[in-house]
Amino acid sequence: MKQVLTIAGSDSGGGAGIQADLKTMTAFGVYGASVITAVTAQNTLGVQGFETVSIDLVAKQLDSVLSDLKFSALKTGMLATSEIIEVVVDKIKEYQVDNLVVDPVMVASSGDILLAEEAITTIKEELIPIAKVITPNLNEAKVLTGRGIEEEVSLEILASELHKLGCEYVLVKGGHQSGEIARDLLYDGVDFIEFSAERIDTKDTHGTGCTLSSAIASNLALEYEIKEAIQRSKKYITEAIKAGCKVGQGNNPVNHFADRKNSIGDFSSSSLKLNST
Ligand SMILES: Nc1ncnc2c1ncn2[C@@H]1O[C@H](COP(=O)(O)OP(=O)(O)O)[C@@H](O)[C@H]1O
Ligand SMILES: Cc1ncc(COP(=O)(O)OP(=O)(O)O)c(N)n1
Repeated sequence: MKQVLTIAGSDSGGGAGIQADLKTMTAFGVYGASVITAVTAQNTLGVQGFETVSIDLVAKQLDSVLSDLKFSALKTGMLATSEIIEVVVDKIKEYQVDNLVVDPVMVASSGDILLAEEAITTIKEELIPIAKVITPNLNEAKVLTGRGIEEEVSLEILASELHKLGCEYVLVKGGHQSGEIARDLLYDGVDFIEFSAERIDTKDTHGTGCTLSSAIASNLALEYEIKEAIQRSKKYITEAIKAGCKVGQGNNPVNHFADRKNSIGDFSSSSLKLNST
């Protein structure tokens, strides 16, 4: 079974972060392991608080899983501080894991800040250069290229500027743009490739970024080349948004198991052969 690692924050509400990542990996049939960088108190209404995990314990988690399991891909999400980013980068280099997908999580869609401001430079200088693909949303792409959030700039310009930071591919997500199409743009340093799907009219998009990046990591682990991995992930996130999970009172999470009518399967007693003595 292909193994994929997520290095990210925990979302107590179950819709984003580690919880979304592991559900996504399970949906794609890969084995998901996790290194937790921060614990958020979060629900569909927002982030009520968070604490970071100590550097020592982040390093220990990384050593535990990287020395034992064999990862075909990994993704990073909420890394919270420069110190955590540095230890993550060191361990990825030490254990030489390929297929790193970087989701440069900065702010939750509720507006709550999940990354210290000084850590933006560490992401740019240390994490992005070792990434196969980075998946910033529009605002993250603007921040990483030194722009203001209000500035009008095309996905093409953002992608080509970000590519200069040293990653292999940039996927700028257009989920926060307006219009009938949810358009994401991939850049490999030469060509732009569009991934477009119908925009679903809903506010229930909690966890979309985490889910997309985990889907890409899972599909890279399954040995799909990058364009096919993104195409499959885009289809998955579109269906997951469409199906939604009406569980809370705010912006609800996507449904990671949209393709399954009954995700529990048939465990009724009539389907089991029991030997009794
Ligand atoms: N309402 C929507 N309908 C269809 N696709 C969407 C919608 N909102 C976001 N997406 C898609 O979900 C993925 C995650 O994008 P985005 O929401 O921009 O990321 P983030 O969660 O990091 O802010 C992208 O593929 C984007 O195009
Ligand atoms: C613990 C944690 N990590 C990441 C996020 C951000 O999730 P994302 O999928 O980028 O988008 P929203 O859920 O904010 O729409 C988070 N909220 N919590």
